[in-house]
Amino acid sequence: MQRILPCPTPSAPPRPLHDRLASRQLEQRLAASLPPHTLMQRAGLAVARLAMAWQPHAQRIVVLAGGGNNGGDGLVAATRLARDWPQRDVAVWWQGAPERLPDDARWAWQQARAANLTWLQAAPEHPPDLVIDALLGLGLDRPVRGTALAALRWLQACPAPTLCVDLPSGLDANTGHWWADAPPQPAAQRATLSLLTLKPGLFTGHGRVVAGASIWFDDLGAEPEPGTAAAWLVAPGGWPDTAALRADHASHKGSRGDVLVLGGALPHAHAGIGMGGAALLAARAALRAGAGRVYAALLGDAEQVPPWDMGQPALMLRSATAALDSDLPERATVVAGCGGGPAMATLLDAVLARCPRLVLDADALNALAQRPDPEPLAARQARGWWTVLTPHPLEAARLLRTDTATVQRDRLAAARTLAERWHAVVVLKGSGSVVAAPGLTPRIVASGSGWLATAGSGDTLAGLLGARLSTLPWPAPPEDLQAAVADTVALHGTLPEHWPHRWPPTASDLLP
Ligand SMILES: NC(=O)C1=CN([C@@H]2O[C@H](COP(=O)(O)OP(=O)(O)OC[C@H]3O[C@@H](n4cnc5c(N)ncnc54)[C@H](OP(=O)(O)O)[C@@H]3O)[C@@H](O)[C@H]2O)[C@@H](O)CC1
Ligand SMILES: Nc1ncnc2c1ncn2[C@@H]1O[C@H](COP(=O)(O)OP(=O)(O)O)[C@@H](O)[C@H]1O
Repeated sequence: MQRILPCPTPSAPPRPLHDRLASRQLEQRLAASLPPHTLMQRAGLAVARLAMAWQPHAQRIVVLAGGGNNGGDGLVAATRLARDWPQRDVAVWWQGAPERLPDDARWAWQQARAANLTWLQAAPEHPPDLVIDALLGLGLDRPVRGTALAALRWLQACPAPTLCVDLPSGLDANTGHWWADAPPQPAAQRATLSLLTLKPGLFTGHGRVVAGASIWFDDLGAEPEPGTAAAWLVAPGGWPDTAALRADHASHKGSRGDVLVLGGALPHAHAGIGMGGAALLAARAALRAGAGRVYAALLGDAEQVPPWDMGQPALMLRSATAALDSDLPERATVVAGCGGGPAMATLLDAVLARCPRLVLDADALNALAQRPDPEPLAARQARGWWTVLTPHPLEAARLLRTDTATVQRDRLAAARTLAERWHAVVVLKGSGSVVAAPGLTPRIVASGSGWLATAGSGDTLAGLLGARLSTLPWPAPPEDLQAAVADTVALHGTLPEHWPHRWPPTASDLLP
């Protein structure tokens, strides 16, 4: 058994995530090679052990078990707890029907009937010391109804520490969609033990909210075959290797990569509304992340451009017109769109045609969404040029001509479709950012938290991506580009953790 989150080894290689179908195929293959019920026995024992390791002082334990194999795992855990920790009071609230039990779960139920367990007919009157949630697992693929919904509501409201078996009940294994009409409640005192495989839904969509602060994994002895993963889980990254940077005595500012941030509409250019700060945030982030020279080109008249950035005088400011009159678009990694406003639409063609290394964010994405033809991006892909799109769910919905709810309903699918349609590496931002690239298995980034939900934190990410791409060896195979982007998103997700205060950071606090 291993702890996945909080991640004990930040530089660990990506882990495979398996969807419902692949998990079931693996389960069948493994079960066929073992004596009957071995897998469920292993699963239940793992649950019981983790429960006692996590909440060693829990005396009154309630196991909420459903009528499928997830409930079977819970029943085995209850049986083991009553047998191996006899001083505990273990009660089972079972939602199954004996005549409809699958084979493994029937065996588990028979064992449990013979054990020293209390059988509850309704929700316990008082919260126990520990709840084991084995109501619904991998099998859930439709809205929760009936008695299961009532039990799920109790579970969501129960203040007791809760250990979820395989998946939190109500969560879709493939997508992280929440299938119950009762809103999912975040809980610090919740943990999940994923069995056999790690599932994508634990790490994106509602997964991080409902799975709790710690996620554990027991493979039960399974070895998935290569090529069966629906996605890869990227561990939270660390700061780029600054020691190597220092040891590179032959480096100079020109060898550390140039970044041009193109955006930040000045009030004159955008109906009296200034958004220059977004471009400065991106540019400061690029500089702090190690880019050798960073230029911020703002949208508006040259005389409106401030002479310097007082917060970061090392930035070189200019107008967008001046930047486009130079060789910067060809030479630098270009981050376009942050705070750009509608004026970005007039620059998009030039940017797509001239910038070999390109990150499109915010208003550049909105401008892109207004044109149905992805041909310029296909041409970029054919030339081996890099295009990275960083939409949040609403921008993704505009690019896909759908709505935000549809994007969020299946974030992996949305990111994959965007990557294929727009011939680009796509970062679908939000909880469990998905990094998809044409023809490659997507990556899900496990870092990040609600502390990033603040205006400007996406601009910071765009700047970090600019810095990362400016030093990535050119040309790079698509796998390397996708990995570099995912690692940068993972690094961005860890930034709030370095903030020393109890109140959340603003976007400009994210970088020291
Ligand atoms: N076999 C083994 O060795 C291993 C099994 N493992 C374990 O098996 C789990 C998967 O088991 P599973 O396939 O039986 O699905 P599961 O999550 O229990 O759901 C089915 C039950 O839920 C019910 N139900 C479904 N939807 C519902 C709804 N919307 N609203 C209400 N009820 C609904 C459904 O009812 P029915 O459709 O029959 O009316 C049925 O009773 C997996 O998560 C892992 O824990 C692993 O540990 C590996 C080893
Ligand atoms: N709840 C959350 N969990 C993890 N990451 C989040 C969360 N909310 C926001 N983020 C991250 O913060 C950033 C916000 O980007 P965006 O919405 O574009 O902000 P802005 O446009 O204001 O800069 C993205 O990287 C996103 O993934």
